[in-house]
Amino acid sequence: MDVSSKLQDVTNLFSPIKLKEIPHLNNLQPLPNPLDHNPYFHTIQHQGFYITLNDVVLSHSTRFAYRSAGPRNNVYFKPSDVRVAIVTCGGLCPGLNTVIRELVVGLWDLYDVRHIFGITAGYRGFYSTEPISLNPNIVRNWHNNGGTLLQTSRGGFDLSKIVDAIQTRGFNQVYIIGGDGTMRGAVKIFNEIQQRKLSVAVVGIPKTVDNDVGIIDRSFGFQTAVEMAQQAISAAHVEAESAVNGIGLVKLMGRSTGHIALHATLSSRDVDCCLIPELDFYLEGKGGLFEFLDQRLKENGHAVLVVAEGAGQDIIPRTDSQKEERDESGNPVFLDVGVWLKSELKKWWDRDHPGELFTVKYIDPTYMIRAVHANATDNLYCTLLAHSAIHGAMAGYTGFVVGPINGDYAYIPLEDVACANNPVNTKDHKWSWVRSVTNQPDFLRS
Ligand SMILES: Nc1ncnc2c1ncn2[C@@H]1O[C@H](COP(=O)(O)OP(=O)(O)O)[C@@H](O)[C@H]1O
Ligand SMILES: O=P(O)(O)OC[C@H]1O[C@](O)(COP(=O)(O)O)[C@@H](O)[C@@H]1O
Ligand SMILES: [Mg+2]
Repeated sequence: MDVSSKLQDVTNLFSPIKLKEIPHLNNLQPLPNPLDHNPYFHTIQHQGFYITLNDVVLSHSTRFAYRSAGPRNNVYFKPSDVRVAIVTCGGLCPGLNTVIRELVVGLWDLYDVRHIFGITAGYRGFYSTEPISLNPNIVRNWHNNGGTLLQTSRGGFDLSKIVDAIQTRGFNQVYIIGGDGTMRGAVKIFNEIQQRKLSVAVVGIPKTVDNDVGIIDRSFGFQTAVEMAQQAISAAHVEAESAVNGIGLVKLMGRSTGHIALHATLSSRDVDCCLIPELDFYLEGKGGLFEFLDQRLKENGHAVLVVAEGAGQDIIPRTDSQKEERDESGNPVFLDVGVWLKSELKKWWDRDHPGELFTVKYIDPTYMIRAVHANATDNLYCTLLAHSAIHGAMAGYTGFVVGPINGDYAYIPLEDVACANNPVNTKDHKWSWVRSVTNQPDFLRS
């Protein structure tokens, strides 16, 4: 590195960190925070309890500061005037019901909010079904259930119908729980609400089992999914080890990111090779997957292969119509990389090792890793997310997403989260760690 680029690096290190401000419903009047008189969550003589404008969270990755999440000195909504809508959109994720439960119980117990409604079946529910009234008694045990008891769906995003419904039903706090697609929709809803000059707080709570939402540390439910994936990997290992030249092949969720596959591989230690969408691989020839597996079978007699569902999509042959296929939200529909790999592995073995015993056991746990209730860590995370969201909305903030950054909860502009993705960084030490655990090659063609 030359002197000037070294200087540049040092300058970058000390360059002023800018604050990412989030919109505020300034036209509303400040009121004392009802938490002052809350018998349980009370704050009397607790100096420093309330978050002030000096409290920020620094992000190393974006090099921005964000407003700290938590209760403020003032609220900008009179509790009796608050009308809440809660909606869940997109695919399932462990912890959805916990977030809903904690929103309802938190709004009710902390801020005395009594008009809380669930929008059913995703964005389309705003205009196609009646909202359901929620209270702590109804949601009491929801955290013990997988999925979302409000139901969810893909597609059905009709901006004007959604905002019309928010307006006509008088909702003034809208909590939107969803992934990258949902957040892009939430930005449009927020902009339209601003355009119509409505005093409505729009709050995003990031959800995705794939962990593909950027800026935040990780998304809720992800750790539960990694834990569930262990059962599939362990079964694949047992099957592979008990066969002559046995291969256990496990496909895990991860549309555009390989976080689940990566973390499941690292925690399992039974995995010989992990394939993710962020890294190309090839099958035949020097340095290819078959050569690697051949070697591993010679050394160990078996091998376990974990593949993220979005991996290898460029090399699986497909028809033009398959290339165009999209789900209702516009996400590409993938071909089954596991089925394809299994068939290619068999062809390879029959060709190169005719007459020798060989077994591939393919395990695809699909929805089993996400259609479960959250584990303890994710449940706690969901609670903190919900409470942080409530405090932010009551404090008059809008157009924000709540999430942890370096472990501290922050309010991040909705728009920033909607356009930030979170691919696996294959240049950092975590991926090197995967390679050192599996000893797999980089699949770089020389
Ligand atoms: N660019 C977009 N603009 C508006 N709405 C969107 C956009 N992308 C997705 N949506 C809507 O967000 C919801 C969830 O999106 P989806 O991609 O299925 O799941 P996720 O939010 O979990 O990524 C769907 O109702 C979909 O129509
Ligand atoms: O529920 P569907 O429509 O079958 O979608 C399955 C997809 O959902 C995911 O769990 C991700 O969902 P989100 O984008 O909604 O977070 C992927 O891992 C998987 O490919
Ligand atoms: Mg998504």
